Amino acid sequence: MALTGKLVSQIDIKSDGDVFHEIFRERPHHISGMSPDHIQNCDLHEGDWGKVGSVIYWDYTHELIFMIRLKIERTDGEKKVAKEIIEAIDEEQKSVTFKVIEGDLMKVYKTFKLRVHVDTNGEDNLVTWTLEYEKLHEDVPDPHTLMDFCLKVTKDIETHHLPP
Ligand SMILES: CC[C@@H](C)C[C@@H](CC)C(C)C
Repeated sequence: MALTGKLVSQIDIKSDGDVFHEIFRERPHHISGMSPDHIQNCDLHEGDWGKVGSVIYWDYTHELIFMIRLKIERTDGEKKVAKEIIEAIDEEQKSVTFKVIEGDLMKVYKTFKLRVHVDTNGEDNLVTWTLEYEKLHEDVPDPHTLMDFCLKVTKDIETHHLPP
């Protein structure tokens, strides 16, 4: 059973791909205003916004959905924190890579990276989320609920930028 894993999900957004990339690159602290149910806060702890090596700190709410005896259980959102280093920014590729260094994810994963990438083709803006991780032990689940979380935040950011 491999302890390392990788999840990739893609989602089309109708809002501007350059703006979407710029939010994750330069102003992740604006996301809480667009997706308040999921992201409550994002502070800059070290460095400058939009710079590789800067350290940001997220307060987020992540519901856990799990099955008990074939019944879907849904916890209300649990308050979670994540401290991340901006590991890479690729302006050409319009991608940003976040490496989690502290917080709830580090209780069950040895390493955890999130990469958000936007491909713009004409009107189409394809967002690709890549989650790469190493579990601390083998009964740690693959982070499907966190991937759903990233996709929900993506849709909230899209909605925020679409005409009312
Ligand atoms: C670690 C879970 C959240 C805080 C990740 C954020 C992107 C790196 C969120 C805005 C999807």
